[in-house]
Amino acid sequence: MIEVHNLHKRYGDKVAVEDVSLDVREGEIFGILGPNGAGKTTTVECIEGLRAPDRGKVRVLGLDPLRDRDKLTRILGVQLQAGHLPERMRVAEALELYSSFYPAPADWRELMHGLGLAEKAKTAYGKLSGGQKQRLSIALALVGSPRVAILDELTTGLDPQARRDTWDLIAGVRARGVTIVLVTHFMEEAERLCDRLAVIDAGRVVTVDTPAGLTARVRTGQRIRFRPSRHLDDELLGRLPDVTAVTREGELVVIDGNDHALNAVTAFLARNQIVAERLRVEQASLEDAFVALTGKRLDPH
Ligand SMILES: Nc1ncnc2c1ncn2[C@@H]1O[C@H](COP(=O)(O)OP(=O)(O)OP(=O)(O)O)[C@@H](O)[C@H]1O
Repeated sequence: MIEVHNLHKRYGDKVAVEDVSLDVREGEIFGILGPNGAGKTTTVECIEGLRAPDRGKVRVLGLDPLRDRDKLTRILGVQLQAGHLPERMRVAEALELYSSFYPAPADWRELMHGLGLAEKAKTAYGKLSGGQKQRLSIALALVGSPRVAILDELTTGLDPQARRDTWDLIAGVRARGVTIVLVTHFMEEAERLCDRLAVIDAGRVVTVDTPAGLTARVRTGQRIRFRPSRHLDDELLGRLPDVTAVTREGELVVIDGNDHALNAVTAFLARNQIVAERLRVEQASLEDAFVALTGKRLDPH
C-alpha cells in the first residue's frame, strides 16, 4: 500500500529524516514509534504529499504523493492536528462539509455517533474540549472512506477511557479493510493495535518487526519475585544452573535467570518446603525492547 525508499529530508542544516525505508501492507495497522524529534511526522508528511522529500521515493498505491495529489486525496485519510477548523463551525457542519469533498464518503452521522460526538453535533469547534477536538479530527480523517488512514498522535491528550474507546474504534476501522499508519509515543497503544512497527530514532529506521518479535529480541530470560514463607539460603539458590543472580528487595527475593529458571526455583523451594508467596514472573516488555534498541526511553508528552 505504501512504499518508502531511502527518504531524506532536511530543514536548513537540520536533518529530520536521514534514511527511512519502509513498506506498509494492505489491511495492517503499521505503527511508527520513536522519541520526540525522531522524524516521524516529517516521514508521514512526505507520504501525505504535504512535504517534498530531498531524496528518496514515496508511493501510495503506486501514486506519487506530490505529482498525483488529486488522486491521492481520494484514497488517503489524514488526521490533521488540532486548530485547523474555524472556531464557529459546528461539529455536524464540519463533517457534512468534509464528506461533500469525496465521491463516495462514509456516513458522517454514523461516524459522529461512533466517536461519541452525537451530543455535540451543534457545538461550535471552539467550544469543544481537547478530547472532543481530537475525536472530531479522527472522524474527519475517516469521512472520505479512505483505503489508507494516517493517524498522527491519535490519542495524545485523551483521558485513559477515551483512549481505550479510540483504540476499539480504530480496530473496528481496520476490520472494515482500511490500512492504517499510526504515529505514536505510547507503548501500550503500539502493543495493543499494531501488527508491525517501525522504530525510528534520529531520522533512521532502527528496526521493523511485530510487537511480539521486538520483545522476543530483548528477552533476557525471567525475573522472579516472591516472599519466602520461611528462611531461604540465597547462596544455595544462586548455585542453581539456571539462575544468574539472587538479590533482595525488602522481604522479597528477586531472581534473574534463563527461561528455565522458574522450574528450577519452584523445584528447589518444594525440596526445601518453602512456599513462594506473592510470586511474580516478569518478561521483557516492548518498552524494554525500545530502550535496548535505541538506548532511550519514550517519554510521552
Ligand atoms: N518545519 C521545520 N523546520 C525546521 N526544523 C523542523 C521542522 N519540522 C521539524 N523539524 C525538526 O526536524 C526533526 C524531526 O521532526 P519531526 O516532527 O519529524 O519529528 P517527530 O518524530 O514527529 O517528533 P514529535 O514526536 O516531537 O512530533 C526535529 O528535530 C524537529 O525539530
